[in-house]
Amino acid sequence: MGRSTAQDRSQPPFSLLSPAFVNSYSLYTSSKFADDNGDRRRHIAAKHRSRSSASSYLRFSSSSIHPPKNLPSFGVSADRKSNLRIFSSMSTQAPAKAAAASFLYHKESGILHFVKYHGLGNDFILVDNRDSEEPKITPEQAVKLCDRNFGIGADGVIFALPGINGTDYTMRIFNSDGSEPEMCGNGVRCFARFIAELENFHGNKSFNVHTGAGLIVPEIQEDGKVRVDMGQPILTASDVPTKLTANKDQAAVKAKLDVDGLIWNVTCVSMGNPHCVTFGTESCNDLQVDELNLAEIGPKFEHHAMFPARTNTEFIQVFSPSHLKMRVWERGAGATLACGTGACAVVVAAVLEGRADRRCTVDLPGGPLDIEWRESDNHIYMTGPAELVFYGSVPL
Ligand SMILES: N[C@@H](CCC[C@H](N)C(=O)O)C(=O)O
Repeated sequence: MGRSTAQDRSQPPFSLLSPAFVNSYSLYTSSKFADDNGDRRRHIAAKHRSRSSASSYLRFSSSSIHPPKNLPSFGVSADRKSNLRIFSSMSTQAPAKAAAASFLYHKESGILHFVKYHGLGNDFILVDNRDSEEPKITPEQAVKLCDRNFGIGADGVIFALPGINGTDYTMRIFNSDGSEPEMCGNGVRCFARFIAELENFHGNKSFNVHTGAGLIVPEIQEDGKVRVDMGQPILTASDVPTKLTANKDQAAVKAKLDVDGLIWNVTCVSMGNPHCVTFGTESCNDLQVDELNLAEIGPKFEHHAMFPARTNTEFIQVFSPSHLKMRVWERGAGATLACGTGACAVVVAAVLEGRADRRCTVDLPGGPLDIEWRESDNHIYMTGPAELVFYGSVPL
């Protein structure tokens, strides 16, 4: 666990704060403690590479506000004369639900309040955007905030906006490269937990969420996991989109994709966002996914001429008809520890290729997801965790 120190912070936000603001807050630095995973490789150039990152953030000094239970923090507190004291702490208090929301309701210009969540290590900066139809930050700002060395560090930024067309909420997301995908499976589970935090919902709860992939319905279960109705997969090749020739009805199933002279068998599925799923090459049908050099081959799939909107790519090893292992190279984010839409696309591809049942456990580097492609309604249901990591604020 990489702790940050006061010296690590290259750009502390202190100078941006008025004395009155400092008087009523404590300043903390939080370590991005999920970053030490050596398995994680980023598409973004080496200068963006993950080791550990520190994000400065502000927390109410009021005793009614606490960071999440056991949230490690190392920080700086300011007394009334703005004398800074350095300390380290491990909080043992659970956050008060209402207090968490009030933290996010606080508004100062030039400061973005956020909550960091992850779904199986696929991590996101969640922004309360319910008071505006436009995201509070630009794609360029999202790129900076997602940077694991110079920013907060995340695979994307997710905005909770007002619902449209009769839905409860709208979810939008920027990838860490600033592009805007239609949908994010792990993100929508985090989104559901974020909404519950903001609205002080408890127990079982479901919402209708408008996304670029249409209506998505997450449901928070009693055990805290989130089950999501991810809607129907899109298989028509031109709609995925892929330029590969459709070979099964209108879909590209086990189609040949030439990547630098090596022929891969791929099945193309859209979950609102495009996915290319492969179980191996022409000559090797049983992938050992741990042996793949994702950073080398991932970008070749992502930017392949057969994928006009780029693509996410899932590399799959089959353990049994109900147990698959997956590594993913995400469009706009590189190698991530998990991809929810990807896991859904994988089960669809596995069923279409006759390799798996409609209900599977998909093991991702960050942990397992339960996926069901239900025959009765053609919908895909994804169940998995979403966890709060920390609360924070950054100067924009
Ligand atoms: N990690 C996400 C997918 C995020 C979007 C993706 N990078 C894209 O550009 O389509 C998930 O859990 O689904």
